[in-house]
Amino acid sequence: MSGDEQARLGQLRDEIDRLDREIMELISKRAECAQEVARVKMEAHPGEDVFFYRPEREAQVLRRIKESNPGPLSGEEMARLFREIMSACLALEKPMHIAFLGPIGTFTQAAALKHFGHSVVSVPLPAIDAVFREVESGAAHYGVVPVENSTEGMINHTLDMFMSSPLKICGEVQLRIHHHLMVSPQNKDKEIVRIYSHQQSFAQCRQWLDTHRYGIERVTVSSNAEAARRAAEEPGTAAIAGDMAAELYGLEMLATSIEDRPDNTTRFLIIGREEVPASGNDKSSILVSMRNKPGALYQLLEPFHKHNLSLTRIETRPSPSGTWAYVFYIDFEGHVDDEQVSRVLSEIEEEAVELKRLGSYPIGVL
Ligand SMILES: O=C(O)C(=O)C[C@]1(C(=O)O)C=C[C@@H](O)C=C1
Repeated sequence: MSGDEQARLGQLRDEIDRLDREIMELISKRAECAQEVARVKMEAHPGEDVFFYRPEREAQVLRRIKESNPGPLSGEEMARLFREIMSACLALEKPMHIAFLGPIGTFTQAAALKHFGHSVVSVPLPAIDAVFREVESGAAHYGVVPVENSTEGMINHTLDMFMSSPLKICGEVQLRIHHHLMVSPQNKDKEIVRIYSHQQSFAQCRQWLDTHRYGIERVTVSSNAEAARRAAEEPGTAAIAGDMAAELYGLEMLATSIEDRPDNTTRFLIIGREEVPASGNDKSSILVSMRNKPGALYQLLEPFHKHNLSLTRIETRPSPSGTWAYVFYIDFEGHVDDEQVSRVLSEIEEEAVELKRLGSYPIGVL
């Protein structure tokens, strides 16, 4: 290294050290503010369940960061950093217990950490209904469950849970899903006779498998992480799973990003026990059961058209109450506190057998 380079680098590193000290002081001041916020919340609700996590406020903070970010870091990158700062601040107020569809190493855990940041206690549970029960009982503050995949469609089990659960949707988070074919290091040069994965992942990689691994036995297991665990233990096997599972079980990649569609994305819902106030850019979900008569679907959709509300999703599920009766699961833009939305909902209510409000929540920011 030349003397000139050394001198210049020395100056820049001194500047970075100074800035780091400033950043640290500012983050500490921010954390003290959050502690004070917690005191105010507790004083205002003595002896009550205090909701320290404020999804609408977090969405507003992250949106503002993305919009006002001066660069050179991207808005997404800056929001990700602030996501972690806020997560640490919230943990000072109250450590959040987040139940998710496990085991550890699944995409749902990655989604939970993307949404809440890494300062939460994440609790793996074996099934979607177990996640709902954990939150309903109060054992976990919030839950994270998958609801839809861009290649494979809706996750019906999650939709059906809302028919009987009192829980509310408090948020959504989308995750780009990259699947990899992976093996244990001992298996790297051996013949693979069996591939383990979750049924959804096999479906998302079908064409790739038919082209590149035709004829190899495909065995469906309960999760990608379970697939990775088996591949780590059983000679002659491989798994299709994501980065977290590969890291967790020390597997090596044979082929990366083997999903058939480059935009393969899964949407997850955050479920909780309370309703979320408007954040300024929200979405709502409802379940509606209509009388089984001609024009029922038209009657259901007409108020959305009349009041100019954008539907983002409509799904039909068989009703648990009878043969050939249906329940519609609908997502639309807006918050139940908006006047336009409350008009639409009361018009639907007049025609529907039942309307259940599943919640209004901020449109995913990250
Ligand atoms: O504004 C609040 O209510 C806070 O508790 C502060 C804060 C933050 O760090 O900005 C922390 C947790 C909440 O989920 C939202 C925001």
